[in-house]
Amino acid sequence: MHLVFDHVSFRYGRKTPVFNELSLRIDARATVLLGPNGAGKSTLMAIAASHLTPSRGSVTFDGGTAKGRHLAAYRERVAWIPQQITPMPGLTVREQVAYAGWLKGMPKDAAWRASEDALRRVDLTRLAERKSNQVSGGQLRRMGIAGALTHRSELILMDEPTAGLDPTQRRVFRKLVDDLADSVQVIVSTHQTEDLADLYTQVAVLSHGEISFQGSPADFHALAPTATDGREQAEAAYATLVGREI
Ligand SMILES: Nc1ncnc2c1ncn2[C@@H]1O[C@H](COP(=O)(O)OP(=O)(O)OP(=O)(O)O)[C@@H](O)[C@H]1O
Repeated sequence: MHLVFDHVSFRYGRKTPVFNELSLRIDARATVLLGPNGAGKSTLMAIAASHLTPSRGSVTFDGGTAKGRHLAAYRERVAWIPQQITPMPGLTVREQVAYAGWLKGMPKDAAWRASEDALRRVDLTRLAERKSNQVSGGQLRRMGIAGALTHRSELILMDEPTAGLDPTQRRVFRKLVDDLADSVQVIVSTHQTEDLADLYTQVAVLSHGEISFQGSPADFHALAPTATDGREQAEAAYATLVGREI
């Protein structure tokens, strides 16, 4: 499966362009999209989710375009977990998860049935009957992932899923991404090199709206000065690419 950005240009209103003819192909099971604040990660994820439309160029998933009459089919396959998940007033966690499946065209009872397994996979079963506006930020993001699993997305885009989480929750998330990558393609954006962990098979670095690196974690680490290792190595490689922006 591959997600392709082909000469994508985008700007917010009349502001300076965020992307000017950006091209990128992502076909690894688990990819981390690294970049400093303001590099354009969220914008790129929102374009991949077809939530934002490029002014020029195209986005395709396995050849299917995110445009016109193909849009609904594209959205069935590609799920987006934005930084802020909005709880729906009055709905329980399970209802909101099932609703996500229904929104993507599943029959109500099938979505309801699938939501049970999805909640189990993200370890939220015990909170299934709680109102979705009464759970934590990390739990909300897991609920968003459960929604994506309910309708069997093939690609899950997660925008800064570990932002604002404590170290324990961050570990829970990395484990979750690791498990997910066995069955779906995953792209995670972050500005934290510690999120690189060993579970990603591809690294892409976005800097000033351009891809400054794409390759394996080993190639990425090799950018670091030779004296560094472990987590420091990822940080040093990142610093080499984006310099003082960290
Ligand atoms: N709604 C918006 N209207 C105008 N400009 C925006 C909007 N959202 C983002 N931008 C600008 O677009 C650029 C890219 O922002 P984006 O949020 O995609 O970056 P990011 O890499 O996700 O940053 P962060 O790590 O801080 O979330 C920034 O210069 C930002 O100021």
